[in-house]
Amino acid sequence: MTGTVVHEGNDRDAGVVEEICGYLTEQPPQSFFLFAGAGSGKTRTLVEVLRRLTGVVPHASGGRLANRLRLYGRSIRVVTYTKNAVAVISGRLGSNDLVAVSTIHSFCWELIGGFDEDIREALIADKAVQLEEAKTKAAAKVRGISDTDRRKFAEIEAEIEALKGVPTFIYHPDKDTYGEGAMQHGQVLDATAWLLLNRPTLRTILQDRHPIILIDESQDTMKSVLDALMKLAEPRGSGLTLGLLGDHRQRIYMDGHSDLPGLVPPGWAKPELKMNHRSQQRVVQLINKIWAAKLAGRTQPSSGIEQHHRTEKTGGTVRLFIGRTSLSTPEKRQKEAWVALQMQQAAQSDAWATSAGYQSLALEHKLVAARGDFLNVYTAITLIDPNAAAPSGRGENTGPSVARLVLQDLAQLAACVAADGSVNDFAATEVLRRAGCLDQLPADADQRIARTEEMHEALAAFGSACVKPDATVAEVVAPIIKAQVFKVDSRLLQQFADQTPPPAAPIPRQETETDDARRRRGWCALFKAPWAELERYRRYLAGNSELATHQVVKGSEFTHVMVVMDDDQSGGNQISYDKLFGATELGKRDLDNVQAGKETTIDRSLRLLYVTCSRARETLALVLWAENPAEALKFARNKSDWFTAEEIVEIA
Ligand SMILES: Nc1ncnc2c1ncn2[C@@H]1O[C@H](COP(=O)(O)OP(=O)(O)OP(=O)(O)O)[C@@H](O)[C@H]1O
Repeated sequence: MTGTVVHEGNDRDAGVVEEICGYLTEQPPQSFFLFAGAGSGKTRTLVEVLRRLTGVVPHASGGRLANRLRLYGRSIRVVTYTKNAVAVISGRLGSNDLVAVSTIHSFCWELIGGFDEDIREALIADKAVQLEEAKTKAAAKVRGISDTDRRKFAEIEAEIEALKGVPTFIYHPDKDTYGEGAMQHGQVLDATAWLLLNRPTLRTILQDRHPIILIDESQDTMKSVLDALMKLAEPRGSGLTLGLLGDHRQRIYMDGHSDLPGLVPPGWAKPELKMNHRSQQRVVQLINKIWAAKLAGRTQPSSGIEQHHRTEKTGGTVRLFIGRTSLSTPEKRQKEAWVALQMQQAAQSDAWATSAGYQSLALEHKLVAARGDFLNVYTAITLIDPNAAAPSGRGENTGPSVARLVLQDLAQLAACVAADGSVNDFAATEVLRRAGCLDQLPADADQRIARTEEMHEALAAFGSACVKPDATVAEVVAPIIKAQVFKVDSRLLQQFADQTPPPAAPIPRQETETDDARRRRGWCALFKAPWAELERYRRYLAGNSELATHQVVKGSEFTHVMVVMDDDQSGGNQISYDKLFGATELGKRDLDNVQAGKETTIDRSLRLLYVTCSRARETLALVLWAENPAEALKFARNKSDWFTAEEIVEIA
């Protein structure tokens, strides 16, 4: 085609911004799906497109679009995965009233907040589906419907009844919401999807406010919302144009669609970013090979573009270390320190000489919890609320709202306690004042003094309990609850007052349990857990620990990375690096899934490996603790072309 400029080298992707501007300013505009691999500079591309479409950078058709948007009081909506990404994009764009950037949660709540009747209907419809599914599943059991199943049905029916009585729904995208009508994050997303599909008025409102919606990290965006928006964007000219940015190779949350590229309607444009600006050549080469690998048990297509490294980034060091998973945790830690030493020599980089010099990535939250010494608390919180127990990847998880007292309020109070257990009264009073605990002090002087005394005594007892070695969570919270120092969630109070022993855990794969029973086990475990674990758990939850899981590092980059792969301690069977490296056979479920063309352990593990490896700028150490090291070594040496012979090291 005449006039087409072919870019080479580092400028290979230079035409993509203009290409996307073209799709969005055509009449009618065209939706698109941007294949943007790891380190390809998605954010930069997005911002440059927005600057042209809103007249910040002079652009003929962009300027016309900006005028139209302004004339009708509309704006382009950008939906990002994290609050941090909102800040980055807004910061780079500067003040721009033609673009509204938000997380998907804010976006959804802006749309549906206040429409209480509609929300109620959506939530009830969702519960009705849940109930129907539970009944169908139970009816299909060989032994028929059990008592536990019936209790589960009753639980859902009670939830439906409760919803009918809620007058107003409340929600805050950035923090947990409490009390009657409080909605969970997932509920807001599901309700929005349902309403977009079932309420034409909402569709009209959306199209009228935001005729163009651009979604970053679309591979992990909740599929219900994505499906609803994709439906609204069809056919071309419907009034809504979508732009999906993302990398299906980096899909790690189950919320997203399993094969987004395969679902993109044929009429959509599919621009591509081919560069990897982040990593050295050797790392880019490795991730290309990993993605292209033809492996037994792989069902996901290897669709996607091979990436190019920047012309000046021709180095990089990669090593694969393989050892026995039967070693103890301390032995493994010791060997991992040895691995770092090998990396120091191989890469000639002293960054590997101290643990602060490189980022360690562990596979599972449970593994991190075991290594970080907060497994009891983590396990308990997982039972209380499986969806809120681990860092979210959005970097803003504060744990289940129901456990706020122990996870947040008491953390602040604990910071006022000295090593000898004495409490800094001034700092503690400030904590109580901020939390509103002093608002309700009696007006009567004598009563006021008595109440202050009571709180003071509770704080003193809390301080001494805090520093007692081996103190349990129950021992530390007892004086605080007794004196009602903080306003505490009624569910926590009820669980604390309940003296009955926890129900027995169900036998895996044979028994189910009700949510109530699971939560009760969680609370009992939490009250029994060591108080000292809580602080370590909180740090991890907030993303401030030097240990991170493979999942939460999505979007980040580090100069030196050590990826620790250890199925044995990971718990759960969603991921298996042993299977990926041929060290254990595929299970029956995997073979069935292969037959059915469904996602397998190999697919999930491959994507996770892709994400972790692509975080490294310069050097990358992969440590595989294998069940069968000999097989894993054979795979690495003979059956895959991922590593050269000198890059594969056996851990003796
Ligand atoms: N055009 C460019 N020229 C030079 N460096 C760039 C360019 N685009 C991005 N970079 C740099 O490359 C690195 C990766 O960019 P960025 O994190 O935006 O990629 P990404 O597409 O979001 O990656 P991922 O999906 O892996 O998180 C960053 O350090 C960024 O500063």
